Amino acid sequence: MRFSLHLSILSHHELRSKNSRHGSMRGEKEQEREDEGTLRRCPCKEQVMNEVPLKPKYPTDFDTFLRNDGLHFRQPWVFDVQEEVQRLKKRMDKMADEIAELKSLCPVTLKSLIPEHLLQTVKSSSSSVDDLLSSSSSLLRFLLGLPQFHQAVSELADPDLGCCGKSHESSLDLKRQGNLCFRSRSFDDALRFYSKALRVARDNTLLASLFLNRANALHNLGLLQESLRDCHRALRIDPFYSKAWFRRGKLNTLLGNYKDAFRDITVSISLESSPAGKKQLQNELLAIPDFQNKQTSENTLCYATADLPNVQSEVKLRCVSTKEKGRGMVSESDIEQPSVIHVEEPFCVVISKSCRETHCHFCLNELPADSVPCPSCSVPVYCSESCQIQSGGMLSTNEMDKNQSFQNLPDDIVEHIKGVTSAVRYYSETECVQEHQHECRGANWPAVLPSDAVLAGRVIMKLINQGETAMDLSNLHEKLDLSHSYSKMSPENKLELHLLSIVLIWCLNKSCCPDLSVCEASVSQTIILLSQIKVNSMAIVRMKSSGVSFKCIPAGNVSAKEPIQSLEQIRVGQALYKIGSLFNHSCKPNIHLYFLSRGLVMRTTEFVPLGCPLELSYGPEVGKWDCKDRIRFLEEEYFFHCRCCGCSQMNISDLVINGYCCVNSSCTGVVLDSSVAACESEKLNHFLAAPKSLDHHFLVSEKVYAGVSEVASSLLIKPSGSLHIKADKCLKCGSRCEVENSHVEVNKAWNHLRRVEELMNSGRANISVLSDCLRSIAVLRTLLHMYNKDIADAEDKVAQACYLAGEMKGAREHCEASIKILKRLYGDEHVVIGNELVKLASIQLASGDSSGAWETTKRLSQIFSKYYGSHAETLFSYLSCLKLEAAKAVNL
Ligand SMILES: C[S@@+](CC[C@H](N)C(=O)[O-])C[C@H]1O[C@@H](n2cnc3c(N)ncnc32)[C@H](O)[C@@H]1O
Repeated sequence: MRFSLHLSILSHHELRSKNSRHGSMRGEKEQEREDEGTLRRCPCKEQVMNEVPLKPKYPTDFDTFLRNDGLHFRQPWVFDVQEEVQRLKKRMDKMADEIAELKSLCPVTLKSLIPEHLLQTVKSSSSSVDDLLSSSSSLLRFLLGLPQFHQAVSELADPDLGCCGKSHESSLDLKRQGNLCFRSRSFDDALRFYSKALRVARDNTLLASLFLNRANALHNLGLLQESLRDCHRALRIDPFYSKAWFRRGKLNTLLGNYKDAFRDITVSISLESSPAGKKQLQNELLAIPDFQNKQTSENTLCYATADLPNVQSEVKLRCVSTKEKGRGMVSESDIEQPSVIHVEEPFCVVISKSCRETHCHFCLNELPADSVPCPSCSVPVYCSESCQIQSGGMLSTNEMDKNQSFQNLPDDIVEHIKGVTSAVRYYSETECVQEHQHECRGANWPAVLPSDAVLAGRVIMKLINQGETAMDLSNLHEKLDLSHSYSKMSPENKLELHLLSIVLIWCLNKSCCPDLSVCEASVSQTIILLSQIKVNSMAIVRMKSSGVSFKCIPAGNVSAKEPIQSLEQIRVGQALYKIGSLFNHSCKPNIHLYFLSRGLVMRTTEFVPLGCPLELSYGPEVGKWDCKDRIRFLEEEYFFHCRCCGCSQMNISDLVINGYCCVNSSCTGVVLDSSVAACESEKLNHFLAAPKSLDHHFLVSEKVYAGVSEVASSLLIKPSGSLHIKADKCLKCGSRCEVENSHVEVNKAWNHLRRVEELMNSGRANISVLSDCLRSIAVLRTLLHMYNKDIADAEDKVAQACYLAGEMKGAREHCEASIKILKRLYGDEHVVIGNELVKLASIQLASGDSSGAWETTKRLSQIFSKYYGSHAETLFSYLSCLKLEAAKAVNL
């Protein structure tokens, strides 16, 4: 599909620029009043203001200023700012109320209006075509006759009530506040206000000045590339913006792009009207060193994104049909090394609601300081023009005839102007997806409906735009060919999907696609689509490291304020991958997936022989939870009973992860509570009842013995050959143990540990609380099995407390104790162990154990490269930092 170029005519702004070009001082003065960072008439003087630090007469930290009662700062604008902030706050509160009201109308209220017989029809519907058509038709007919339904959905689809429209007044308000902060040299706050103003600004004049103001704030914050990109944006909208050319010239000089700097300032001189200003600019030009020998670096305009890797040619996959899991992927050859087996761009993506302000709405990477807004609505923000076009298909620009406008300048300068101000190249280098365009009409529904529904809306509109589906969506499910579990869903879920489908189809019809039929066919197909999204969509995640310091902290120093370096997973979006959806789940997966921008990468993590299923984890894994918890999770979230090897064969991790220790202190056996015992017993019986093609007693004992001889494994096999798993009895020596009593004591110990955690979080950890921690750990160790995961978690908390109290030896020992248990549960090479080693390495560095840190870093790098290959350092920026610090410490 071709995208449309958004060409705009600069009416008012063009006039101002022309005035300035022909030397009208009036035009310049008007801009002075409006633009911060371009406060001085001559652009050269602006630099003087920026570079000579002003002694502030009032607090430069905007937050402190806002907290102040204002009595000491009687400049008139102080009260202006407070008023503005209050006004804005009120407006935002009102918006939040409106959204809450809309949410409450839809669909909770609607539910209560549906008569009982209709509720029953919907809740008992199966996924057969006739059944769904009939339930959809009845519900649709009922809702269409209901005034409350019309009220709710019309508010969702009405652009005039939208919370995402542009507002010139708000933009001016925000700009003014940005200017105040800029003047008080609070550049961070100025940056924030300008970015907010850009999101709601509608007209090009304002946009260009906001981009330049933000460029000035970024320049002052030392973010030169970002500042350069903003100058470029201002110039793309207004090629006659003398100050933007000047700022670009300054930045290019600083960045060593002297040739560009020379040309930029030359253009700026040609646009400058006053002789004094021209003279100063000419001096600037002369000050550019050696400009003829240096070239421009155009790639500074692009925001770096990682390309998807290639799959090795020898890797061949096949989709097969399986008895228990439906379709699934298998390997068609031996895959010897951990390697990339599949990469894929998503069919559709939607950003997580919690990341709307922090991540690019297209590629889902963290936003840079110079994020760009959608030109038509105030919701999405992008990291670059390329993402903006791919998502919305538009760019704010001005493709005027520059040959005509700059005819007095030499050809190479005109070419330079064209190069800088043209938007064409962004379009040519970008494949257009336009997944946001249909939401871009100022309507509320994408903000109010859950992510599943917004994703479904994107799928429907993509297929319609590609001409792949009819307007009644009758062939929708064939197009995607994904599995679903509608029939297994709870009655409540079925009702929810019906309501959501009707609301979504209605909103799409009213807000962007009037040809889409609101009928039983489209509704029933959307119900199936939503059920497919439930079991096939993937959460796109990013790993984030918390804690940044690798400083040495002297023993006993209680001033370590930052937590230990550790990793946290953030869910940044939700996506559908058509091939990726064919991979089944295993709690003992042999493939690992991660994301580069929106792209999916799958790697094997072990040798995979020909014909072997390739399976990933949908979340639960052996080592993370016990078998019953994994099974419950998968049934609740994905509506299937797991048939993977991790859930059908005995394994040590499932026996000990929640196990208690034997009352007999010389016995290393494990005692299970009734729920774990029931699940493990069923697993065992299932296994024993299986056809005896192999010596499965041998298999059981081998699995159970494997690597953990001290666990009660041997006693699972009685001399007679019968196997028993009973609750409250040691599996090794048969001693009875009151698990219920132990459970009470364990809870008390955890309450202590939680209190310590609270103290830690409030920065009050000290050496005396550590003894409390140690007592709690001792209780856990006497009651729980030595490989119970609770002990690992408690050890981890104690390590953190020791670290914050400056007790580095303790921190290291407890961290190691935690890792030792996790290795038993997950296996030595699991990525979770890599994550834990990050903590250990940072403790070792902080305590000055450089050779230990170096060894740990080597170990964790090996694990990460198995899971992430060469992308490990791209995905975990701290990894190279950690390696560098560790290498420095051992003088490598
Ligand atoms: C993302 S799809 C995987 C592909 C699917 N098997 C198909 O035929 O299209 C997820 C569905 O596959 C099935 N599935 C995946 N892993 C399974 C497992 N370990 N045990 C049983 N069923 C499984 C379930 O029906 C689940 O809802």
